[in-house]
Amino acid sequence: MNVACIGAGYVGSVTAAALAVLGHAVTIIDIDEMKLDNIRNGKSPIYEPGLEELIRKTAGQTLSVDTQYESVGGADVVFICVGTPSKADMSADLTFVKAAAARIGKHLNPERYTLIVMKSTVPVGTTDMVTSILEEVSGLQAGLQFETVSNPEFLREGYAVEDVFYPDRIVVGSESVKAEAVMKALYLSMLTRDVYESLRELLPPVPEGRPEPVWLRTTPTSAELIKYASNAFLAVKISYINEMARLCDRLGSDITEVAAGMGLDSRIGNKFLQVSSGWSGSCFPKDTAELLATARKYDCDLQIVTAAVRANHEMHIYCVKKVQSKLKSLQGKRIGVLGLTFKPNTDDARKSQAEVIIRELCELGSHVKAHDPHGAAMFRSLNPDLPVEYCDEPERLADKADALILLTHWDCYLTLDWANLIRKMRTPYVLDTRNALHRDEMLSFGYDYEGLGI
Ligand SMILES: NC(=O)c1ccc[n+]([C@@H]2O[C@H](COP(=O)([O-])OP(=O)(O)OC[C@H]3O[C@@H](n4cnc5c(N)ncnc54)[C@H](O)[C@@H]3O)[C@@H](O)[C@H]2O)c1
Ligand SMILES: O=c1ccn([C@@H]2O[C@H](COP(=O)(O)OP(=O)(O)O[C@H]3O[C@H](CO)[C@@H](O)[C@H](O)[C@H]3O)[C@@H](O)[C@H]2O)c(=O)[nH]1
Repeated sequence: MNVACIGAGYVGSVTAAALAVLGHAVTIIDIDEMKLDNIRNGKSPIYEPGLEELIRKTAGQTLSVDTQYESVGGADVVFICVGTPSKADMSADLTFVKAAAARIGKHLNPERYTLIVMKSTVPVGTTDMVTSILEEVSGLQAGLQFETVSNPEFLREGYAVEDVFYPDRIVVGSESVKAEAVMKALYLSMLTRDVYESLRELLPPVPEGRPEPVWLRTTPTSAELIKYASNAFLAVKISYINEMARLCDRLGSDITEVAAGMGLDSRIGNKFLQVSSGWSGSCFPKDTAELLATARKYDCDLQIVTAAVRANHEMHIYCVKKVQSKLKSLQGKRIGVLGLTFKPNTDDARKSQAEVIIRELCELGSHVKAHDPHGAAMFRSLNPDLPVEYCDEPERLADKADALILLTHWDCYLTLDWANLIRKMRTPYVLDTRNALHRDEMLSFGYDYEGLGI
């Protein structure tokens, strides 16, 4: 099929590259020339494991780029994958979606049927709003020359390639039988995995225990809400385990054992029970905020999501307080922060926990040095006001440090030469917010080591 993908970010570039590998003729359209130049040259516009290989294989063949939306006219399917960040009032900002819809509308071809797919995470009713924009701009009638569907994306950064080829479910929000049939044809290879064997070199292996995806057709509004309800549920789950970790700190019990015991109940499951300084990133914070904004608009009080958001902020601050109580005061203290991205294996530093935690440390008078293997540049550009000393080598953070805080459990931090690093520190305190280092080993090296809830 001919596919146009609007947006070359974390969702658009992976979706487009995956479809191109599966043999569709895909054009990525973005307003960011630099991202398109990268793709044109076979390079990934973002740091995402496995993506560059897909782009290198397809660039100039089944994968092309465009800034002008010309390819919309020849497309069977057009994906909208632009950003939906938070506005000042914390509801979703649909500026990019509306702009993309207006430009698609200008290029819709009256001679053919085009399916416009809403992949961005958007509030309930947005797919219908896009239909209206398309009708107004193109002068065409929805249901005849074009239709829209909601098809939310559930990929995780760092595992995006795996998640796109092996999704748990494909949700298609549409009342139209024709639109559903087009979507099924487009996703056929992902549903059956029929050609995966021939692409073995490029594709990640089937994740253990992940069966072929479930195809779920719903109304557009249900599809839109499934996305927000899923993200908020996962956020609640993490807030819950983090709250239990705080209780374990008081009780002197071990959250690792508690989480393992809980996770053995198949109704609970063992995923998303990993303790942290709080969930963060480019999705959970904005999506929980938008869900609450929607609920407010409809006069509905979502107490659990509200509590999860509040508990999450408190978890960030709890980590700072742990360091503060250990060092007595943070005034003038030298703190090293390991990890600026919201989780490992991504360069995405949008709304990462590091932002809140470092800001608080600085406000309390600390001098902060920080390192991240892939996310320092983005973190720095998003937080130009933070007086952080960025280091290229993580070892430099230990120089005369009063404390090291492990925020993101990148592999390179787990394999640091911890036995020798301690000699550089002024006081050997380590707060491991992911419980990712070996406690007994750290204690044997002489560290004053703390995790969360252990
Ligand atoms: N990042 C994730 O892990 C993830 C996962 C699932 C869903 N989502 C959702 O998908 C959407 C995209 O997220 P993302 O992280 O890929 O965003 P992103 O910011 O990484 O990428 C968006 C891209 O859209 C481009 N763009 C903006 N306006 C445009 C326009 N008018 N025409 C063409 N291009 C335009 C931007 O230049 C940018 O490259 C959001 O709604 C997000 O909530 C994200
Ligand atoms: O047990 C856990 C799991 C995650 N996290 C944190 O939670 C945040 C989000 O993690 P994750 O969900 O892995 O990352 P995302 O890439 O933001 O993916 C989420 O957000 C995407 C965008 O909407 C969705 O598509 C995905 O399904 C959803 O998992 C990060 O700060 C993680 O460190 C924890 O603290 N403990």
